[in-house]
Amino acid sequence: MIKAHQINYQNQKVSILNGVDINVGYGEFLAIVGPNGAGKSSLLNVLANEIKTDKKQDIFFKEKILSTWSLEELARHKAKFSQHNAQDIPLVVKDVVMMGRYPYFNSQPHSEDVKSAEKSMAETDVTHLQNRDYNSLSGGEKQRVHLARVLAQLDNDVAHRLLFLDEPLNNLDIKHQYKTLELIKKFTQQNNSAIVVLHDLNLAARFADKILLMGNGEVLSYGSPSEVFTQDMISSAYNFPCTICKHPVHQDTMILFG
Ligand SMILES: Nc1ncnc2c1ncn2[C@@H]1O[C@H](COP(=O)(O)OP(=O)(O)OP(=O)(O)O)[C@@H](O)[C@H]1O
Repeated sequence: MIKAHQINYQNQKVSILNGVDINVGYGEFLAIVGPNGAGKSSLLNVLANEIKTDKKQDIFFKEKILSTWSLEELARHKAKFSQHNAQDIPLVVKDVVMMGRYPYFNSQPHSEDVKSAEKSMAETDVTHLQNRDYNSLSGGEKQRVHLARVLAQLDNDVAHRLLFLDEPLNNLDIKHQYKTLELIKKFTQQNNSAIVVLHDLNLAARFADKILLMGNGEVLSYGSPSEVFTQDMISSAYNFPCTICKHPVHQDTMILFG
């Protein structure tokens, strides 16, 4: 789906990404984890074509150089949920979700656009908020509205779509954290892919197929959750003690901190 070799990125002469390799296949759920300032959001922005790397480096999206895709076409193949969504949007919720359908209509939404928006609002549990002013919502409700917007954007018949999500669980209560990860998992089980920045390592272990652990702009480890989440690797990456065990119910790798 997306492949890049030796990504380097600097901002104002500060090195932010150093020699990052990445290869995400169709149907894969990749979680990017690591401490604050590790470069997770920067990597996501580079891969999503939102910031340019220093030299012209080839990032291949579906076997074609990412920078050669038309933006219009790309909007049907990939969507990004950002950590810093605009806080002040003078629209009602259903119109914010409809923004995800802008690549599909000119002045008036078609009935498919309305259906897509309704479907994604139901999936993210915001249907009951659809006529509310976006600005009046709580932090978690706003997050779910933006999730509905990106899901609506990718509601089409393109084979192999890619979702980028930067800390989608921020502000969400426990039920909505699980519901969101289940939605993303369902999306990847339909041969689409997702690259998700997560801080909760146990949720990453539960839902992701692969983990990319970053530190200081570099890849510290990459592999399945049980390969990456070792005591040495995690305690050294986070500079914090931890113990690795198995979840008593579903046997996934579990990390206890402290
Ligand atoms: N425009 C910029 N100018 C200077 N430094 C920057 C800029 N953007 C990012 N950085 C630095 O690059 C590093 C990586 O930032 P990034 O946001 O990618 O980290 P992150 O892993 O997503 O962190 P967090 O978990 O805190 O969200 C940080 O030290 C940050 O301060």
